[in-house]
Amino acid sequence: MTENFQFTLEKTDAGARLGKISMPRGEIRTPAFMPVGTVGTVKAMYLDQVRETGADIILGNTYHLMLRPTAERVARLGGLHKLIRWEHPILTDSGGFQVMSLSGLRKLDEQGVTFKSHVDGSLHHMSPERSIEIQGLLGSDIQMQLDECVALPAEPREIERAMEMSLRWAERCRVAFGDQPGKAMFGIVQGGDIPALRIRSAEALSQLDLKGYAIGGLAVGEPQDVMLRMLETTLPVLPGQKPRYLMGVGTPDDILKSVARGIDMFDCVMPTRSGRHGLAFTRRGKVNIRNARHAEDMRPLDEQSSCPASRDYSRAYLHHLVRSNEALGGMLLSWNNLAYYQELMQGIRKAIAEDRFADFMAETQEEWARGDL
Ligand SMILES: CNc1nc2cc3c(=O)[nH]c(N)nc3c(CCO)c2[nH]1
Repeated sequence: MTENFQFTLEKTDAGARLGKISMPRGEIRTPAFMPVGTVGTVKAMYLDQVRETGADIILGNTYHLMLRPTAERVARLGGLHKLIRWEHPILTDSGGFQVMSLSGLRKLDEQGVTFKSHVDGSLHHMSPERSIEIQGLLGSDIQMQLDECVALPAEPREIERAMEMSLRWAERCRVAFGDQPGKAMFGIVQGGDIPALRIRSAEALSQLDLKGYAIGGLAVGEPQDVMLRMLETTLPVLPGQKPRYLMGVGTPDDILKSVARGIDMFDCVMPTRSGRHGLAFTRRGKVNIRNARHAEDMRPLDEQSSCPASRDYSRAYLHHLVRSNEALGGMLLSWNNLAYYQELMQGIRKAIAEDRFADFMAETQEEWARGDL
């Protein structure tokens, strides 16, 4: 156990990195996938199961928790870890992205964002300082700066305005966060799909000597090759000894290609949200369990998996549950999908350790392409 936040870069294999973040609440093996636990729950999962799939850290959301049950109430109840019974690290997003995508945004200016709650229509204001205060009240281990993420495509001057303001907000968040040894505040690189703005953002954030750096403003509708090119532009400018977190990414293919370019941390609702809609991720690619071809298939999704949802339940039963809109269908597919994502991350980490990440990537993509037998 360390009382500090410590990132160790253990090994690289071409562009891929093997590392470990040590924090008071535990260690995070990187490259890491963080299941999204937006309102204090990874939807349709028990957190014991989430842990069992191999997750070292989960993500929470300032925006949702400030609206309900409110950060002050979570603090009165002993903090988020105690409330949800997850004693391992939690990373919280700062709320900016969720305000843009979920709330009735009323105003965005230098001071912060003013918005109407999507829960009850009440009016709220969030400044960089208030976002850090909320994340502190929640007891978050890794806190994100408040930023402005611009959806793509967007006008260059819009992208520049949002990037520059996010830099000023990063400075304000750093001051508000102060010095909390066992915790970390990450900056978020913005700059849209414009290389020069990405470089400017990454260089300026690097000057702040933060404990980690997120790549934001991506996975917002741009093609994969644009996302990957922004990584190739941005990552060389960031300090090599600090963790890099690609926000909101992604599919298994996105993850492989982003690891190859030097990303250490990922979060995405894909495995859980698509699981609730009947989509299964497996080592042989995606399986839409709603499809009639599964109706009498008594095979499990993956007989070699260590996850009960993948190994013990027939496709026929999963098909029936999903077609019947039964809660157990979404629960079992979410469990299968998170287990598959963690199995992929484990395979990535092992391949980097053994200097065979390029082969692992090619073999994995080939098996997906072969399709579900
Ligand atoms: C699904 N795609 C996605 N792109 C993102 C981009 C951002 C971003 O630029 N800033 C912040 N604070 N959060 C982001 C999040 C939520 C976390 O998953 C994103 N999620």
